[in-house]
Amino acid sequence: MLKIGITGNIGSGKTTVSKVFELLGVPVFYADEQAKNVMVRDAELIAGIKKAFGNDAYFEDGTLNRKHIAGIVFNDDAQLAVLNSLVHPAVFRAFDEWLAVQNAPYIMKEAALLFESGSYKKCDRTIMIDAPLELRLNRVIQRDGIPREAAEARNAKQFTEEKKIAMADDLIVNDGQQLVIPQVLKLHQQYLTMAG
Ligand SMILES: CC(C)(COP(=O)(O)OP(=O)(O)OC[C@H]1O[C@@H](n2cnc3c(N)ncnc32)[C@H](O)[C@@H]1O)[C@@H](O)C(=O)NCCC(=O)NCCS
Ligand SMILES: Nc1ncnc2c1ncn2[C@@H]1O[C@H](COP(=O)(O)OP(=O)(O)OP(=O)(O)O)[C@@H](O)[C@H]1O
Repeated sequence: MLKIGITGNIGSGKTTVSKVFELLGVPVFYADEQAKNVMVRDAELIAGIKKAFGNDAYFEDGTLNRKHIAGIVFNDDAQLAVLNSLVHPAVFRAFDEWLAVQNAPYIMKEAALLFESGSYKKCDRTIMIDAPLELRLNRVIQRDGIPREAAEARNAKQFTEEKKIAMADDLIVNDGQQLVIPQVLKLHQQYLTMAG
């Protein structure tokens, strides 16, 4: 089964574009969403997060205190590295389990940190979603109601767009000008042909 990794920096439209592939029948693993899942389900991981970020990392009902953790890690590279080293292996395991039960010509893995985490190495091809910084920041500010500085801080923790474009095999431009669906259809045909 062909494995396609799809990524893009914050607010690029990874999730939106991946939903279009899903409409075409392509199974999509959403790594960012799965990270949220394992962080409230995996007992060993929960213990590790509490040890690293304090009991305040979780509310009393067991839900994740995202603001608390975000406030720490996006202002401290060493703490972000700790969080990544705890969460990413658990997400990789969840992906392997998911992959084992898929049955389709090709599947996709949607991940913000596809290149940073090294998980692109397990993909046959990769797609980068590109959009201008201002547009990406505005999308995130609107979607999440966060201050511009918070969106900028996260963006700064990711590889640059230029670097990711150079690393990716394929490109989708989601700049609000070029139509996205024709770009998706073209790649979909290409991947179906590759998958045989
Ligand atoms: C810090 C947390 C709790 C903040 O939660 P919040 O709901 O505010 O953000 P959410 O998870 O929806 O992420 C939104 C966007 O922030 C950026 N982002 C998230 N985690 C990271 C990270 N570790 N490094 C750089 N950017 C990140 C991405 O662009 C992502 O798409 C959460 O992002 C988290 O647990 N991150 C660590 C796990 C992870 O690396 N997830 C992303 C890839 S698997
Ligand atoms: N082509 C588009 N036209 C209009 N709105 C869009 C378009 N693409 C994305 N958006 C909007 O921009 C916001 C960010 O998109 P999306 O959540 O898909 O990005 P993402 O790359 O997954 O973001 P993040 O890295 O923060 O998880 C969403 O509110 C989405 O609806």
